[in-house]
Amino acid sequence: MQVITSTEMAALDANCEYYGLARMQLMENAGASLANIIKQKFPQDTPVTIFAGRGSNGGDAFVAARHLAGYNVQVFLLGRGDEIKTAGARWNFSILKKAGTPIIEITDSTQIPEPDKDCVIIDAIFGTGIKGRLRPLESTAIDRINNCASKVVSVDVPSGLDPDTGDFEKAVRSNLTITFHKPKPALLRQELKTYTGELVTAPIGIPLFFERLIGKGDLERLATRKPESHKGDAGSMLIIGGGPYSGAPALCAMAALRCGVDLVHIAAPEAVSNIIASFSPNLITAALTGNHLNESDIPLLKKMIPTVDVVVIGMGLGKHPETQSALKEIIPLCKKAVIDADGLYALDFQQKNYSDIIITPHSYEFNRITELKTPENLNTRMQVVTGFAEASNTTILLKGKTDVIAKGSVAKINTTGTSSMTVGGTGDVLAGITAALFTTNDALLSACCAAFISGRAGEICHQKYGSGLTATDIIECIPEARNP
Ligand SMILES: NC(=O)C1=CN([C@@H]2O[C@H](COP(=O)(O)OP(=O)(O)OC[C@H]3O[C@@H](n4cnc5c(N)ncnc54)[C@H](O)[C@@H]3O)[C@@H](O)[C@H]2O)[C@@H](O)CC1
Ligand SMILES: [K+]
Repeated sequence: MQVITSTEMAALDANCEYYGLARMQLMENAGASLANIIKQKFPQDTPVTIFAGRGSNGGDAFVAARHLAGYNVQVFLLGRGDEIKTAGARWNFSILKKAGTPIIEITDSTQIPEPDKDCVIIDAIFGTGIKGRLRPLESTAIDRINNCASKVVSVDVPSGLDPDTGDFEKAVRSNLTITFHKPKPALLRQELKTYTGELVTAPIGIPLFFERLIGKGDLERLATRKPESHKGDAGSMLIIGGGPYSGAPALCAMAALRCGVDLVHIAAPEAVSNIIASFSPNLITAALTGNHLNESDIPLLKKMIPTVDVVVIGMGLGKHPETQSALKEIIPLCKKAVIDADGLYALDFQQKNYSDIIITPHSYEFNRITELKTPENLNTRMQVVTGFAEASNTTILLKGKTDVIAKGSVAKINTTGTSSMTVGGTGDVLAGITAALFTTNDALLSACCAAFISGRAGEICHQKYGSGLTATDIIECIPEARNP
Protein backbone atom coordinates (compact mmCIF):
# COMPACT_ATOMS: atom_id res chain seq x y z
CA MET A 1 0.00 0.00 0.00
CA GLN A 2 1.39 3.41 -0.94
CA VAL A 3 1.86 6.05 1.75
CA ILE A 4 2.17 9.82 1.70
CA THR A 5 4.33 11.82 4.12
CA SER A 6 3.05 15.01 5.73
CA THR A 7 5.48 17.08 3.63
CA GLU A 8 4.27 15.41 0.43
CA MET A 9 0.67 15.90 1.52
CA ALA A 10 1.25 19.60 2.20
CA ALA A 11 2.85 20.00 -1.25
CA LEU A 12 -0.01 18.12 -2.90
CA ASP A 13 -2.51 20.28 -1.05
CA ALA A 14 -0.80 23.46 -2.32
CA ASN A 15 -0.65 22.04 -5.86
CA CYS A 16 -4.37 21.21 -5.73
CA GLU A 17 -5.06 24.82 -4.78
CA TYR A 18 -2.75 26.04 -7.58
CA TYR A 19 -4.58 23.94 -10.16
CA GLY A 20 -7.99 25.09 -8.92
CA LEU A 21 -9.02 22.40 -6.43
CA ALA A 22 -9.60 24.57 -3.36
CA ARG A 23 -8.59 23.52 0.17
CA MET A 24 -12.17 24.13 1.20
CA GLN A 25 -13.37 21.48 -1.28
CA LEU A 26 -10.90 18.97 0.15
CA MET A 27 -11.99 19.77 3.71
CA GLU A 28 -15.65 19.36 2.72
CA ASN A 29 -14.88 15.97 1.17
CA ALA A 30 -12.85 14.90 4.21
CA GLY A 31 -15.58 15.92 6.66
CA ALA A 32 -18.35 14.34 4.57
CA SER A 33 -16.41 11.04 4.29
CA LEU A 34 -15.82 11.09 8.03
CA ALA A 35 -19.54 11.59 8.74
CA ASN A 36 -20.56 8.86 6.29
CA ILE A 37 -18.25 6.31 7.90
CA ILE A 38 -19.52 7.26 11.37
CA LYS A 39 -23.11 6.83 10.15
CA GLN A 40 -22.23 3.34 8.87
CA LYS A 41 -20.61 2.32 12.16
CA PHE A 42 -22.72 4.00 14.87
CA PRO A 43 -26.54 4.22 15.15
CA GLN A 44 -28.18 7.63 15.25
CA ASP A 45 -28.88 7.48 18.99
CA THR A 46 -25.10 7.44 19.73
CA PRO A 47 -24.07 10.85 21.10
CA VAL A 48 -21.08 12.31 19.20
CA THR A 49 -18.45 14.30 21.12
CA ILE A 50 -15.89 16.19 19.07
CA PHE A 51 -12.55 17.25 20.53
CA ALA A 52 -11.22 19.75 18.00
CA GLY A 53 -7.90 21.53 17.75
CA ARG A 54 -7.40 24.87 16.08
CA GLY A 55 -6.03 23.58 12.76
CA SER A 56 -7.61 21.97 9.69
CA ASN A 57 -7.87 18.63 11.48
CA GLY A 58 -10.47 20.32 13.66
CA GLY A 59 -11.98 21.84 10.50
CA ASP A 60 -12.64 18.35 9.08
CA ALA A 61 -14.59 17.52 12.24
CA PHE A 62 -16.64 20.77 12.02
CA VAL A 63 -17.68 19.71 8.50
CA ALA A 64 -18.51 16.21 9.76
CA ALA A 65 -20.70 17.72 12.51
CA ARG A 66 -22.78 19.43 9.81
CA HIS A 67 -23.10 16.19 7.84
CA LEU A 68 -24.20 14.29 10.95
CA ALA A 69 -27.71 15.75 10.91
CA GLY A 70 -29.95 13.73 13.21
CA TYR A 71 -27.10 12.86 15.61
CA ASN A 72 -26.68 14.60 18.94
CA VAL A 73 -23.32 16.36 18.38
CA GLN A 74 -21.36 18.29 21.03
CA VAL A 75 -18.18 20.19 20.06
CA PHE A 76 -15.32 20.96 22.46
CA LEU A 77 -12.85 23.37 20.88
CA LEU A 78 -9.41 23.42 22.52
CA GLY A 79 -8.88 27.16 22.52
CA ARG A 80 -11.00 30.09 21.49
CA GLY A 81 -12.86 30.40 18.17
CA ASP A 82 -10.85 33.49 17.25
CA GLU A 83 -7.62 31.47 17.66
CA ILE A 84 -8.52 29.00 14.91
CA LYS A 85 -5.52 28.95 12.57
CA THR A 86 -6.77 28.01 9.11
CA ALA A 87 -9.36 29.74 6.94
CA GLY A 88 -11.28 26.54 6.19
CA ALA A 89 -11.57 25.56 9.85
CA ARG A 90 -12.63 29.11 10.80
CA TRP A 91 -15.27 29.16 8.08
CA ASN A 92 -16.76 25.81 9.04
CA PHE A 93 -16.64 26.68 12.75
CA SER A 94 -18.66 29.84 12.12
CA ILE A 95 -21.27 27.83 10.20
CA LEU A 96 -21.65 25.47 13.17
CA LYS A 97 -22.11 28.43 15.51
CA LYS A 98 -24.81 29.93 13.30
CA ALA A 99 -26.47 26.51 13.01
CA GLY A 100 -26.83 26.37 16.80
CA THR A 101 -24.56 23.31 17.30
CA PRO A 102 -23.57 23.09 21.00
CA ILE A 103 -19.96 24.36 21.20
CA ILE A 104 -17.80 24.88 24.27
CA GLU A 105 -14.52 26.77 23.89
CA ILE A 106 -11.99 25.41 26.39
CA THR A 107 -9.14 27.66 27.46
CA ASP A 108 -7.99 25.85 30.59
CA SER A 109 -7.22 22.15 31.20
CA THR A 110 -9.58 22.09 34.21
CA GLN A 111 -12.51 22.79 31.87
CA ILE A 112 -11.97 19.61 29.84
CA PRO A 113 -15.00 17.40 30.51
CA GLU A 114 -15.16 13.69 31.29
CA PRO A 115 -16.82 12.31 28.12
CA ASP A 116 -19.96 10.23 28.41
CA LYS A 117 -18.97 6.54 28.12
CA ASP A 118 -21.74 5.76 25.63
CA CYS A 119 -20.71 8.44 23.15
CA VAL A 120 -18.38 8.20 20.19
CA ILE A 121 -15.47 10.62 20.46
CA ILE A 122 -14.13 12.25 17.32
CA ASP A 123 -10.47 12.99 17.92
CA ALA A 124 -9.66 16.04 15.76
CA ILE A 125 -7.06 17.69 17.99
CA PHE A 126 -4.31 17.50 15.41
CA GLY A 127 -3.33 15.58 12.31
CA THR A 128 -0.37 16.19 10.03
CA GLY A 129 0.27 19.66 11.55
CA ILE A 130 1.62 18.48 14.92
CA LYS A 131 4.92 20.10 15.90
CA GLY A 132 7.16 19.96 18.97
CA ARG A 133 6.17 19.14 22.53
CA LEU A 134 2.51 18.89 23.50
CA ARG A 135 1.02 21.90 25.24
CA PRO A 136 -0.83 21.23 28.55
CA LEU A 137 -4.35 21.74 27.13
CA GLU A 138 -3.91 19.23 24.32
CA SER A 139 -1.96 16.86 26.55
CA THR A 140 -4.76 16.76 29.15
CA ALA A 141 -7.37 16.30 26.42
CA ILE A 142 -5.49 13.23 25.13
CA ASP A 143 -5.42 11.79 28.69
CA ARG A 144 -9.12 12.44 29.11
CA ILE A 145 -9.93 10.65 25.83
CA ASN A 146 -7.69 7.68 26.69
CA ASN A 147 -9.14 7.35 30.19
CA CYS A 148 -12.77 7.01 29.18
CA ALA A 149 -14.56 3.93 27.92
CA SER A 150 -16.05 5.53 24.79
CA LYS A 151 -15.25 4.47 21.26
CA VAL A 152 -12.77 6.82 19.61
CA VAL A 153 -12.53 7.76 15.93
CA SER A 154 -9.38 9.67 14.96
CA VAL A 155 -9.40 12.13 12.10
CA ASP A 156 -6.51 11.50 9.69
CA VAL A 157 -4.03 10.49 12.46
CA PRO A 158 -4.46 9.63 16.17
CA SER A 159 -3.64 12.99 17.79
CA GLY A 160 -0.15 13.12 19.23
CA LEU A 161 1.38 10.61 16.81
CA ASP A 162 3.97 12.00 14.41
CA PRO A 163 2.41 10.91 11.08
CA ASP A 164 5.80 10.25 9.45
CA THR A 165 8.07 8.83 12.13
CA GLY A 166 5.45 7.38 14.50
CA ASP A 167 7.20 9.12 17.42
CA PHE A 168 5.01 10.39 20.23
CA GLU A 169 5.13 11.72 23.72
CA LYS A 170 1.49 10.84 24.28
CA ALA A 171 -1.11 9.86 21.66
CA VAL A 172 -4.81 9.09 21.43
CA ARG A 173 -5.60 5.35 21.48
CA SER A 174 -8.20 5.02 18.76
CA ASN A 175 -10.64 2.32 17.74
CA LEU A 176 -10.79 3.65 14.19
CA THR A 177 -8.56 6.04 12.25
CA ILE A 178 -9.99 7.58 9.09
CA THR A 179 -7.06 8.86 7.07
CA PHE A 180 -7.42 11.00 3.97
CA HIS A 181 -6.21 10.35 0.42
CA LYS A 182 -3.45 7.89 1.41
CA PRO A 183 -2.20 6.49 4.73
CA LYS A 184 0.50 8.48 6.48
CA PRO A 185 3.62 6.28 7.01
CA ALA A 186 3.23 5.77 10.80
CA LEU A 187 -0.29 4.39 10.38
CA LEU A 188 1.00 1.21 8.75
CA ARG A 189 3.35 0.39 11.61
CA GLN A 190 2.15 -2.81 13.28
CA GLU A 191 3.52 -1.82 16.71
CA LEU A 192 1.35 1.33 16.65
CA LYS A 193 -1.88 -0.61 16.05
CA THR A 194 -3.05 0.08 19.65
CA TYR A 195 -3.10 3.77 18.69
CA THR A 196 -4.49 3.61 15.14
CA GLY A 197 -7.05 0.81 15.66
CA GLU A 198 -8.87 -0.08 12.45
CA LEU A 199 -7.54 1.97 9.54
CA VAL A 200 -9.81 3.29 6.79
CA THR A 201 -8.47 5.38 3.92
CA ALA A 202 -11.02 7.87 2.60
CA PRO A 203 -10.57 9.51 -0.80
CA ILE A 204 -11.14 13.29 -0.75
CA GLY A 205 -11.37 13.95 -4.48
CA ILE A 206 -7.69 14.54 -5.31
CA PRO A 207 -7.10 13.25 -8.87
CA LEU A 208 -4.19 10.79 -8.89
CA PHE A 209 -2.77 12.77 -11.84
CA PHE A 210 -2.18 15.70 -9.45
CA GLU A 211 0.34 13.58 -7.56
CA ARG A 212 2.48 13.63 -10.68
CA LEU A 213 1.92 17.24 -11.67
CA ILE A 214 4.57 19.69 -10.47
CA GLY A 215 3.26 22.97 -9.03
CA LYS A 216 3.53 25.66 -6.40
CA GLY A 217 3.61 23.09 -3.58
CA ASP A 218 6.90 21.67 -4.90
CA LEU A 219 8.44 25.15 -5.04
CA GLU A 220 7.45 25.70 -1.42
CA ARG A 221 9.61 22.72 -0.47
CA LEU A 222 12.80 24.32 -1.83
CA ALA A 223 15.44 25.39 0.68
CA THR A 224 15.27 29.07 1.51
CA ARG A 225 18.10 31.51 2.19
CA LYS A 226 18.62 32.13 5.91
CA PRO A 227 19.07 35.70 7.19
CA GLU A 228 22.43 34.79 8.77
CA SER A 229 23.82 33.26 5.53
CA HIS A 230 27.44 33.75 4.46
CA LYS A 231 28.76 33.96 0.91
CA GLY A 232 28.47 30.50 -0.66
CA ASP A 233 25.78 29.20 1.74
CA ALA A 234 23.20 29.63 -1.04
CA GLY A 235 25.30 27.40 -3.28
CA SER A 236 28.32 27.44 -5.51
CA MET A 237 28.69 25.83 -8.91
CA LEU A 238 31.13 25.30 -11.73
CA ILE A 239 30.13 25.20 -15.37
CA ILE A 240 32.45 23.26 -17.65
CA GLY A 241 31.38 24.42 -21.07
CA GLY A 242 32.15 26.45 -24.12
CA GLY A 243 34.50 25.75 -26.99
CA PRO A 244 32.77 25.81 -30.35
CA TYR A 245 30.04 27.92 -28.67
CA SER A 246 30.51 30.72 -26.13
CA GLY A 247 26.94 31.94 -25.43
CA ALA A 248 25.67 28.66 -23.94
CA PRO A 249 27.72 28.62 -20.71
CA ALA A 250 27.04 32.33 -20.16
CA LEU A 251 23.27 31.75 -20.42
CA CYS A 252 23.54 28.83 -18.02
CA ALA A 253 25.49 30.95 -15.52
CA MET A 254 23.19 33.98 -15.72
CA ALA A 255 20.13 31.75 -15.23
CA ALA A 256 21.73 30.18 -12.14
CA LEU A 257 22.52 33.59 -10.66
CA ARG A 258 18.96 34.83 -11.28
CA CYS A 259 17.78 31.66 -9.54
CA GLY A 260 19.61 32.72 -6.40
CA VAL A 261 22.87 30.74 -6.32
CA ASP A 262 25.77 32.61 -4.65
CA LEU A 263 28.76 31.75 -6.83
CA VAL A 264 29.10 30.57 -10.43
CA HIS A 265 32.48 29.73 -11.95
CA ILE A 266 32.87 28.90 -15.63
CA ALA A 267 35.80 26.84 -16.84
CA ALA A 268 36.01 27.30 -20.60
CA PRO A 269 38.68 26.80 -23.26
CA GLU A 270 41.06 29.74 -23.49
CA ALA A 271 39.82 30.63 -26.96
CA VAL A 272 36.37 31.60 -25.58
CA SER A 273 36.83 32.32 -21.87
CA ASN A 274 37.41 36.05 -22.42
CA ILE A 275 34.38 36.27 -24.68
CA ILE A 276 32.27 34.59 -21.97
CA ALA A 277 33.63 36.94 -19.27
CA SER A 278 32.75 39.92 -21.47
CA PHE A 279 29.01 39.02 -21.39
CA SER A 280 28.67 40.11 -17.76
CA PRO A 281 30.86 41.26 -14.86
CA ASN A 282 28.91 38.75 -12.71
CA LEU A 283 30.69 35.82 -14.35
CA ILE A 284 33.92 34.35 -12.91
CA THR A 285 35.81 32.52 -15.63
CA ALA A 286 38.84 30.24 -15.56
CA ALA A 287 40.71 29.65 -18.82
CA LEU A 288 41.35 26.06 -19.90
CA THR A 289 43.88 25.30 -22.63
CA GLY A 290 43.34 25.45 -26.39
CA ASN A 291 40.14 25.63 -28.45
CA HIS A 292 38.31 22.73 -26.88
CA LEU A 293 38.32 20.85 -23.56
CA ASN A 294 40.98 18.12 -23.53
CA GLU A 295 42.92 15.87 -21.15
CA SER A 296 45.52 18.54 -20.31
CA ASP A 297 42.71 20.46 -18.53
CA ILE A 298 42.06 17.66 -16.05
CA PRO A 299 44.60 18.76 -13.35
CA LEU A 300 43.02 22.25 -13.08
CA LEU A 301 39.49 20.83 -13.04
CA LYS A 302 40.49 18.29 -10.38
CA LYS A 303 41.35 21.25 -8.16
CA MET A 304 38.21 23.26 -8.96
CA ILE A 305 35.57 20.50 -8.75
CA PRO A 306 35.85 19.77 -4.99
CA THR A 307 35.43 23.48 -4.17
CA VAL A 308 31.84 23.71 -5.49
CA ASP A 309 28.50 22.10 -4.65
CA VAL A 310 27.44 21.24 -8.21
CA VAL A 311 29.21 20.92 -11.55
CA VAL A 312 27.35 21.57 -14.82
CA ILE A 313 28.82 19.84 -17.81
CA GLY A 314 28.02 20.08 -21.48
CA MET A 315 26.79 23.33 -22.95
CA GLY A 316 28.82 24.46 -25.94
CA LEU A 317 31.62 21.89 -25.42
CA GLY A 318 31.26 20.18 -28.80
CA LYS A 319 31.81 16.52 -29.64
CA HIS A 320 35.56 16.49 -30.32
CA PRO A 321 36.95 13.03 -29.37
CA GLU A 322 39.51 14.65 -27.03
CA THR A 323 36.72 16.52 -25.24
CA GLN A 324 34.63 13.37 -24.88
CA SER A 325 37.54 11.38 -23.51
CA ALA A 326 38.41 14.14 -20.98
CA LEU A 327 34.76 14.22 -19.87
CA LYS A 328 34.78 10.48 -19.17
CA GLU A 329 37.44 11.16 -16.52
CA ILE A 330 35.92 14.37 -15.19
CA ILE A 331 32.30 13.24 -14.62
CA PRO A 332 33.11 10.60 -11.96
CA LEU A 333 35.01 13.27 -9.96
CA CYS A 334 31.82 15.27 -9.34
CA LYS A 335 29.79 14.62 -6.19
CA LYS A 336 26.76 16.35 -7.75
CA ALA A 337 26.45 17.14 -11.45
CA VAL A 338 23.99 18.32 -14.07
CA ILE A 339 24.84 16.92 -17.48
CA ASP A 340 23.38 18.44 -20.62
CA ALA A 341 23.96 18.65 -24.37
CA ASP A 342 27.42 17.45 -25.48
CA GLY A 343 28.20 16.20 -21.97
CA LEU A 344 25.50 13.53 -22.31
CA TYR A 345 27.50 11.54 -24.87
CA ALA A 346 30.36 11.02 -22.41
CA LEU A 347 28.15 9.16 -19.93
CA ASP A 348 28.65 5.46 -19.49
CA PHE A 349 25.46 4.12 -18.00
CA GLN A 350 27.04 0.76 -17.16
CA GLN A 351 29.33 2.62 -14.78
CA LYS A 352 27.90 2.92 -11.26
CA ASN A 353 30.43 5.29 -9.72
CA TYR A 354 28.47 8.43 -10.57
CA SER A 355 27.12 9.75 -7.32
CA ASP A 356 24.33 12.24 -7.81
CA ILE A 357 23.64 13.11 -11.43
CA ILE A 358 20.78 14.90 -13.16
CA ILE A 359 20.68 14.54 -16.92
CA THR A 360 18.61 16.97 -19.00
CA PRO A 361 18.20 15.50 -22.49
CA HIS A 362 15.50 16.27 -25.07
CA SER A 363 13.97 13.25 -26.75
CA TYR A 364 16.55 13.03 -29.57
CA GLU A 365 19.42 13.02 -27.05
CA PHE A 366 17.55 10.62 -24.76
CA ASN A 367 17.05 8.16 -27.61
CA ARG A 368 20.70 8.36 -28.63
CA ILE A 369 22.23 7.92 -25.21
CA THR A 370 19.84 5.24 -24.02
CA GLU A 371 19.26 3.46 -27.34
CA LEU A 372 15.56 3.56 -26.47
CA LYS A 373 12.71 5.26 -28.27
CA THR A 374 10.75 8.02 -26.55
CA PRO A 375 7.07 7.04 -26.82
CA GLU A 376 4.49 9.65 -27.85
CA ASN A 377 2.01 8.49 -25.23
CA LEU A 378 2.67 10.22 -21.89
CA ASN A 379 2.01 7.20 -19.67
CA THR A 380 4.28 4.96 -21.71
CA ARG A 381 6.91 7.71 -21.83
CA MET A 382 6.84 7.94 -18.03
CA GLN A 383 7.29 4.17 -17.81
CA VAL A 384 10.26 4.21 -20.20
CA VAL A 385 11.92 7.15 -18.41
CA THR A 386 11.44 5.69 -14.91
CA GLY A 387 12.68 2.33 -16.14
CA PHE A 388 15.87 3.97 -17.34
CA ALA A 389 16.21 6.19 -14.26
CA GLU A 390 15.99 3.13 -12.02
CA ALA A 391 18.40 1.06 -14.06
CA SER A 392 20.98 3.84 -14.43
CA ASN A 393 20.57 5.32 -10.92
CA THR A 394 20.36 8.84 -12.37
CA THR A 395 17.74 11.58 -12.20
CA ILE A 396 16.30 12.35 -15.63
CA LEU A 397 14.67 15.54 -16.80
CA LEU A 398 13.38 14.65 -20.26
CA LYS A 399 12.54 17.94 -21.97
CA GLY A 400 9.53 18.22 -24.24
CA LYS A 401 6.11 19.83 -24.57
CA THR A 402 5.36 17.97 -21.35
CA ASP A 403 8.56 17.37 -19.39
CA VAL A 404 8.98 14.03 -17.63
CA ILE A 405 11.17 13.96 -14.53
CA ALA A 406 12.14 10.66 -12.95
CA LYS A 407 14.26 9.33 -10.15
CA GLY A 408 14.05 5.72 -9.04
CA SER A 409 10.47 4.61 -9.52
CA VAL A 410 9.01 8.11 -9.12
CA ALA A 411 7.90 10.01 -12.23
CA LYS A 412 6.64 13.59 -12.26
CA ILE A 413 5.44 15.75 -15.10
CA ASN A 414 5.65 19.43 -15.89
CA THR A 415 3.22 21.19 -18.19
CA THR A 416 4.49 24.78 -17.95
CA GLY A 417 6.12 26.25 -21.06
CA THR A 418 5.16 27.53 -24.49
CA SER A 419 5.99 26.60 -28.06
CA SER A 420 8.08 29.82 -28.38
CA MET A 421 10.63 28.18 -26.09
CA THR A 422 12.06 26.19 -29.00
CA VAL A 423 14.32 29.25 -29.53
CA GLY A 424 18.06 28.59 -28.97
CA GLY A 425 19.54 28.81 -25.48
CA THR A 426 16.49 27.72 -23.45
CA GLY A 427 18.11 24.36 -22.66
CA ASP A 428 21.16 26.16 -21.25
CA VAL A 429 18.88 28.29 -19.08
CA LEU A 430 17.09 25.18 -17.80
CA ALA A 431 20.40 23.50 -16.95
CA GLY A 432 21.49 26.63 -15.04
CA ILE A 433 18.27 26.71 -13.00
CA THR A 434 18.53 22.97 -12.29
CA ALA A 435 22.11 23.28 -11.06
CA ALA A 436 21.36 26.36 -8.94
CA LEU A 437 18.53 24.53 -7.14
CA PHE A 438 20.60 21.35 -6.87
CA THR A 439 23.27 23.17 -4.82
CA THR A 440 20.90 23.22 -1.81
CA ASN A 441 18.16 20.65 -2.64
CA ASP A 442 17.90 16.99 -3.61
CA ALA A 443 18.06 15.88 -7.23
CA LEU A 444 14.39 15.06 -7.82
CA LEU A 445 13.04 18.25 -6.24
CA SER A 446 15.63 20.36 -8.09
CA ALA A 447 14.84 18.84 -11.48
CA CYS A 448 11.07 19.12 -10.92
CA CYS A 449 11.17 22.73 -9.78
CA ALA A 450 13.64 23.73 -12.50
CA ALA A 451 11.33 22.40 -15.22
CA PHE A 452 8.40 24.26 -13.67
CA ILE A 453 10.27 27.57 -13.18
CA SER A 454 11.82 27.53 -16.64
CA GLY A 455 8.47 26.83 -18.33
CA ARG A 456 6.62 29.37 -16.19
CA ALA A 457 9.29 32.02 -16.98
CA GLY A 458 8.73 31.21 -20.66
CA GLU A 459 4.98 31.70 -20.26
CA ILE A 460 5.51 35.08 -18.58
CA CYS A 461 7.87 36.16 -21.40
CA HIS A 462 5.42 34.92 -24.01
CA GLN A 463 2.84 37.39 -22.69
CA LYS A 464 5.35 40.21 -23.26
CA TYR A 465 7.18 39.15 -26.40
CA GLY A 466 5.02 36.48 -28.05
CA SER A 467 6.98 34.19 -30.31
CA GLY A 468 9.86 36.73 -30.30
CA LEU A 469 11.00 35.75 -26.81
CA THR A 470 14.66 34.93 -26.26
CA ALA A 471 16.63 32.91 -23.73
CA THR A 472 17.85 36.11 -22.04
CA ASP A 473 14.23 37.28 -21.60
CA ILE A 474 13.49 33.99 -19.85
CA ILE A 475 16.38 34.57 -17.45
CA GLU A 476 14.89 37.94 -16.48
CA CYS A 477 11.54 36.30 -15.67
CA ILE A 478 13.00 33.61 -13.37
CA PRO A 479 12.41 35.56 -10.10
CA GLU A 480 8.71 36.09 -10.96
CA ALA A 481 8.35 32.46 -12.03
CA ARG A 482 9.78 31.27 -8.70
CA ASN A 483 6.82 32.83 -6.88
CA PRO A 484 3.72 31.69 -8.77
N1 LIG B 1 -3.34 18.61 3.48
C1 LIG B 1 -4.50 18.40 2.89
O1 LIG B 1 -4.53 18.28 1.71
C2 LIG B 1 -5.74 18.28 3.69
C3 LIG B 1 -5.70 18.34 5.07
N2 LIG B 1 -6.78 18.16 5.83
C4 LIG B 1 -6.68 18.11 7.29
O2 LIG B 1 -5.76 19.07 7.74
C5 LIG B 1 -4.89 18.47 8.70
C6 LIG B 1 -3.65 19.27 8.79
O3 LIG B 1 -4.07 20.56 9.19
P1 LIG B 1 -3.10 21.65 9.81
O4 LIG B 1 -1.90 21.73 8.96
O5 LIG B 1 -3.91 22.86 10.02
O6 LIG B 1 -2.61 21.01 11.16
P2 LIG B 1 -3.38 20.25 12.33
O7 LIG B 1 -4.82 20.56 12.34
O8 LIG B 1 -2.98 18.83 12.27
O9 LIG B 1 -2.70 20.86 13.63
C7 LIG B 1 -2.34 22.19 13.71
C8 LIG B 1 -2.86 22.77 15.01
O10 LIG B 1 -2.33 22.10 16.12
C9 LIG B 1 -1.56 22.98 16.91
N3 LIG B 1 -0.37 22.24 17.38
C10 LIG B 1 0.62 21.75 16.62
N4 LIG B 1 1.52 21.11 17.40
C11 LIG B 1 1.07 21.21 18.67
C12 LIG B 1 1.55 20.77 19.92
N5 LIG B 1 2.71 20.10 20.03
N6 LIG B 1 0.84 21.05 21.03
C13 LIG B 1 -0.30 21.72 20.94
N7 LIG B 1 -0.83 22.18 19.80
C14 LIG B 1 -0.14 21.93 18.67
C15 LIG B 1 -1.20 24.15 16.00
O11 LIG B 1 -0.98 25.30 16.72
C16 LIG B 1 -2.43 24.21 15.11
O12 LIG B 1 -3.43 24.94 15.76
C17 LIG B 1 -4.76 17.04 8.20
O13 LIG B 1 -4.31 16.16 9.19
C18 LIG B 1 -6.19 16.75 7.76
O14 LIG B 1 -6.98 16.34 8.85
C19 LIG B 1 -8.11 17.98 5.27
O15 LIG B 1 -8.84 19.15 5.51
C20 LIG B 1 -8.13 17.62 3.83
C21 LIG B 1 -7.03 18.14 2.98
K1 LIG C 1 -6.56 13.58 14.84
